[in-house]
Amino acid sequence: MSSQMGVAECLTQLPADALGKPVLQTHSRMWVDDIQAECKILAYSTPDPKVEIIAVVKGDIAGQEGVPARVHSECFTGDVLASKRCDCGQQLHKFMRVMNDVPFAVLLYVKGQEGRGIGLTAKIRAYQLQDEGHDTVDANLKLGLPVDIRTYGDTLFVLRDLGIKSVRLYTNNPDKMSALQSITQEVVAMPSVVNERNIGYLKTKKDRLNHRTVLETFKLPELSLPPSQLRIGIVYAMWNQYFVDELRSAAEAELERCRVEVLKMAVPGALELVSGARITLRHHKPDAIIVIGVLIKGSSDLYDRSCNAVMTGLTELNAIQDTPIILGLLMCQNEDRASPSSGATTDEARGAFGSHGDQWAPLVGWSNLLTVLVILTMSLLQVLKREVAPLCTLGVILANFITKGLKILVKCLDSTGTLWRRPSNSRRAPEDPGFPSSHTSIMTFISVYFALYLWLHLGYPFFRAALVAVLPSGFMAAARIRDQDHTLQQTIGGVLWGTCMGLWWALIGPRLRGILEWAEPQPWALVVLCFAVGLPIFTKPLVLRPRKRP
Ligand SMILES: Nc1nc2c(ncn2[C@@H]2O[C@H](COP(=O)(O)OP(=O)(O)OP(=O)(O)O)[C@@H](O)[C@H]2O)c(=O)[nH]1
Repeated sequence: MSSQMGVAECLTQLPADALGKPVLQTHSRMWVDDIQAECKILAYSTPDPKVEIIAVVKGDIAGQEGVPARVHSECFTGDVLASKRCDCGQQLHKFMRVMNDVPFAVLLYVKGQEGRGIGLTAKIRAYQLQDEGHDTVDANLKLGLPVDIRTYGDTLFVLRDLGIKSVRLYTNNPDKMSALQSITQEVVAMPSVVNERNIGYLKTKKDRLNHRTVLETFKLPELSLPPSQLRIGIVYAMWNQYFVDELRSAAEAELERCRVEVLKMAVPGALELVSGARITLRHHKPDAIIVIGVLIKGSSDLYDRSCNAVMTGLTELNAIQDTPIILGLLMCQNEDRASPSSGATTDEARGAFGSHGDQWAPLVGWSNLLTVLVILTMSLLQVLKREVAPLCTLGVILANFITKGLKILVKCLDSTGTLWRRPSNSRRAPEDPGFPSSHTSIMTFISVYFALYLWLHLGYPFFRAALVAVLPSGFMAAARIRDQDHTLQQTIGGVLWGTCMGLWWALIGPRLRGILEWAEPQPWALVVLCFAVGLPIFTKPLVLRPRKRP
């Protein structure tokens, strides 16, 4: 909160209001999260020492017509404690969301009008009577108190003091409407969401206090477009991946059944679901987002905090923008609890890596490449003399770095993103450059390098050697397109770039360590090489993809 001037300077004695009452005003500025803006806060004292009017002003309202405005009476239980007994809290937050959407607006929060003016203690005593079966009107009367002692003359004065020409008044209260009639351009009703605790309160307002309360029961919104024209984003966490995958594939299957276009984005853990959802919203503008994550307590000390952080982040994101975010979060004590709901069993959940699976979690994004590297290195060791394999691996590492550099360069040069932007359905972050496909580049690099040695040094027939180059690169390129991680251009770029690097390393590499001697390869190892590299990549699931235990 930043105070822009000292209290003494801004405390001004204002002229008497229309009713001849002196009013004091003091102001400051502060950022209001729910309104997503820095607002001017003005505090007005009134002739009634109990009543203060706090004006929360967004934008420049002086001289404006039709300023969205709400006069809100203090309700500690509803506004602060979010009690569901009344609709005060929801009305307040609903109006703040209105303020969020418009360039200027004003909220007058009337302190001292607690319990329609009878005060908090009396209101809580009235609650006791309500619990015994009296409605809100009778409860006040039984306590010997008036039903409503609020007046709104001072709020009219404040609106005029703020220089507003006319307001769009958000209320259902007929007293507010008539008190502010002279400045009201239009009255906007505020539907109240009914729950089993506030139904009596809302009905009494409607039936006995003449409020124009509209009862709003929750119903699924009508779809404005046929499902085939909808785009739904799925943002999912890779932590507890086995369980998440079950949930995700079920959601995807259902959306596909409805022919809805699905945009997917993976994030490392549940905490990143919030930023993932925000990025998807910003870059892909979907019609709705489903966030999927599984948080398992196990022995984690951070479980409660993580759950809170994710829920708060997503709830806030939901509140500040119009695209619905549907929470597909599973929070459970242990794996067994996670499994029935997600359709997975505990034993399966341990996955291919048993209890060491968690160590692989950070490597998920690299699993494809690692699969290739491990299998290739092993095959090369079989085929070639042991000292050659490290040279090839060194080349792979070098080529990988060069390719990453090239990607960044292409991203800088191609400002429109035509070349480097990945397909919209890609699991990768939208800003992650995709040209050239590094998986394809590296795979082509290895196979070209290897094929050249077979042909040039070992005298293999050209076509047989070429097959060694073409097959794995082709498999990889096809898999990258199939997985929607790259476009056709990006994989073609990968093949061309990998070929260049393979040729270069075949010339340069041996010079680094002198001319290498090549052993006679074992023919079976060549066959294993081609199929072991190609098939796992092409046939889902990626066999070495880690499965995470909590
Ligand atoms: N006496 C009494 N007051 C209540 C009860 N529940 C809520 N209130 C008070 O009712 C008042 C509601 O005021 P507002 O939020 O301005 O709403 P409203 O007068 O219903 O008018 P609009 O919301 O503008 O339509 C607040 O002062 C609450 O403290 C209750 O059970 N008994």
